[in-house]
Amino acid sequence: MLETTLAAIRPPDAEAMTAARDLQGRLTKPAGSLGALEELSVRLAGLAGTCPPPLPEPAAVAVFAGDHGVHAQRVTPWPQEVTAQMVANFLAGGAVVNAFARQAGASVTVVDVGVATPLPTDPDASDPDAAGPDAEGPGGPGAPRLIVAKVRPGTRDLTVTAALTRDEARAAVETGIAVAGRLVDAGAGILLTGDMGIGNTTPAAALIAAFTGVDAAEVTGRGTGVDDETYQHKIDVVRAALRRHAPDPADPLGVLAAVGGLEHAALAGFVLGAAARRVPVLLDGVIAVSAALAAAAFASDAVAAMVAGHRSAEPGAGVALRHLGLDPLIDLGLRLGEGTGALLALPVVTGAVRVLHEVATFDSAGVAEK
Ligand SMILES: Cc1cc2ncn([C@H]3O[C@H](COP(=O)(O)O)[C@@H](O)[C@H]3O)c2cc1C
Ligand SMILES: O=C(O)c1cccnc1
Repeated sequence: MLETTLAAIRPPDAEAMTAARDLQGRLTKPAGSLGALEELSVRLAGLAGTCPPPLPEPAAVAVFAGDHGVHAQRVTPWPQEVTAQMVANFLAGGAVVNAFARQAGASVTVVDVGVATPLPTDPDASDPDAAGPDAEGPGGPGAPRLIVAKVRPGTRDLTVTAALTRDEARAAVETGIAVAGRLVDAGAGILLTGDMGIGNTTPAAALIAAFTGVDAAEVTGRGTGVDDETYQHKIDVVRAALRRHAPDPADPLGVLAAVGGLEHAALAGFVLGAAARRVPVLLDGVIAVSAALAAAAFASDAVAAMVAGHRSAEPGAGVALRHLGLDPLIDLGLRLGEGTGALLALPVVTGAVRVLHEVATFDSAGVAEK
């Protein structure tokens, strides 16, 4: 499934991009006055292969959840059980991602790709084919849904051994591809990335260092908010992992297996799945952009499907976005994850496309040009 997905990822359509640029120049506004939204609308036309591109509706956020063996190295002050407890909170609708999803009119699908603590799961929810914005979850229509696709209960400690085998990393990537495919099949016009996994900013930093070559100290952040001593230790942990595994950035599956996480690998697949279906994928914070680097290493044309929702306060996020050549839409100092920054950026993306659908041209409105 990975290989067929990669083979389906194509460059953007130059003709549709030219048409969108031309249309932007004829709309009743000074040229360039919508700033970054104009280039975004051109990129989305190129992705869709048509001008105007479809409105990015409905929106579907997938929150991939997993645990981390590196938790044993005390890189985060939070107990590992919080991952499973937050999954329960997502399903009950009580997390920040739920509040923002309700505001944005987006569906929430939680994917257990590797939570270590057992979850009280609905057996009916364990089928990835059950995912879809219009499928009815246990809480009724519109309620968050759970997909159980657990590859293993958490990764191994990457300071001791590879976090995952290549087969496990591939299984997680393919889960992400499958979830993207099911959400698009069910009608989603845009996919949003979300993550939950106590300790997951440590593998995110290691992935960013591995793919960009930037030093561990520059890409490692404080995550949920570690103290100075833990922060120094966290940098050492990332550096030690890179030294031990010497991951090859040209081998994204190998990098994900050595120093990644199950949610990072699944998110890489989710991005690839969106790109293969030519549907935009709105990236959230540092975990999402670390996974996006892996997706770009698998298929450089996948970048055409990516929209950077925001710039996380984690330093690695800015490094990764620069490497991908993406400018974040908003920069609010968020450092939560879950998909929250992507959801806040969603109206900006919709606005960029809506302009091409609804705004009159100088000709049609009889407005004089300069
Ligand atoms: C209550 C709570 C809710 C969260 N929602 C997202 N995260 C975020 O913080 C975690 C990563 O930070 P670190 O690497 O420092 O552990 C991830 O679970 C991420 O999704 C949360 C963290 C907590 C504690
Ligand atoms: O940028 C993020 O997504 C992030 C930052 C800190 C902790 N968890 C997630």
